[in-house]
Amino acid sequence: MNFRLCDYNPETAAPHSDNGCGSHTDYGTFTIIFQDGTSGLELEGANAPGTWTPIPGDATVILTDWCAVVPSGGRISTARHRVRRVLGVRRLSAVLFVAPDLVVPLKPLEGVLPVRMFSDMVMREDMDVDTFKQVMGKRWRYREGNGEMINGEGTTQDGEIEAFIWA
Ligand SMILES: O=C(O)CCC(=O)C(=O)O
Ligand SMILES: [Fe+2]
Repeated sequence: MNFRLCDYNPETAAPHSDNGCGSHTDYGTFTIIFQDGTSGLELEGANAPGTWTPIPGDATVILTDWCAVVPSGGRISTARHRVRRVLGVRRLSAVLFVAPDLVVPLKPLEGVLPVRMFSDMVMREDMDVDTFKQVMGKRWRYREGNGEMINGEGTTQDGEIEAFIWA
């Protein structure tokens, strides 16, 4: 379990950017987001990529993540989300990431027949949570607006993550 306090402070990096936290999915089982009443969090429609729904700033939100998708055999999907910033407005959030231990293999639960084929690595039980978490963590600073992309890297890691998980 990890607990992160986020301060979207207008005084810090890139004060003119409206990107608080770029579009992403979280690696763990589920994420609970406690907000300070300031809006900015947005959820992508599960069946409508590119459609973003703003979440009221006083809502507490539970999102499902990759370490739920794989054990469920693909029955649970990831909740893609992002944070928009309003110029000059500070926003605080407290985020609880719940995930399996790092050594746990990321695979469908015993007796669960996947509804979609997973990669060989997943099916061979060759991918543990730690390996997957590292893949997902690579571009975190960029998404937070605190890092530059290295030439040639895309702004999202979607392709790389999908290739790790799905056949
Ligand atoms: O600050 C928020 O509301 C969400 C932050 C987030 O998505 C994350 O840290 O993974
Ligand atoms: Fe997140």
